[in-house]
Amino acid sequence: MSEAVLSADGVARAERPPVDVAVGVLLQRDALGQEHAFLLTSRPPGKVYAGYWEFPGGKLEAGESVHQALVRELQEELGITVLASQPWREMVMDYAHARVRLHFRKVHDWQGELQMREGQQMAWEQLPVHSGPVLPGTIPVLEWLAQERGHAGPRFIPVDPPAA
Ligand SMILES: Nc1nc2c([nH]c(=O)n2[C@@H]2O[C@H](COP(=O)(O)OP(=O)(O)OP(=O)(O)O)[C@@H](O)[C@H]2O)c(=O)[nH]1
Repeated sequence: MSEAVLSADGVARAERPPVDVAVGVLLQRDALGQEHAFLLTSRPPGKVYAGYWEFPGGKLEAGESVHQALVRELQEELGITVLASQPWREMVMDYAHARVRLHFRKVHDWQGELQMREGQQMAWEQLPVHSGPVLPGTIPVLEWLAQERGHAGPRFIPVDPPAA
């Protein structure tokens, strides 16, 4: 059975092999131990969708597991050491620039202070997300978080795209 593919822009394109991407959902817990704020970062200047907000991560390199790629990417981008990550959701997203298979992993345990090493911005967010605009591939994740949390309101506050 072929896997479901979400389109980022509503354009139907010929099938392409997806590129695997490791994505970390870093979570803080509240006083009762419940998952609370989650980390969003803006895409760095010079990258496709620069200035859009996403969960940190990046493409797998040859021979890497998703966890290994996540550890490497979050060290490179944020200067932290991920100590453990749990597989959560997967989704294929089709963009004009690429088709990607996003492997989302929850991260509760890391070491080090967050540093924005690629000129990006960061925000600890809750629903509805105020940073924006959010990347198309981020919207389903906010939906899953809303479902897990029983959040009924808007998932994010719409923000105009950055000037080109
Ligand atoms: N990091 C990240 N990428 C995402 C998310 N959602 C989503 O659709 N993507 C897509 O997944 C791909 C990730 O590639 P990237 O450019 O961030 O990865 P990278 O750091 O390895 O890039 P590089 O090739 O410039 O080194 C992009 O096409 C991006 O649009 C997300 O939440 N986080």
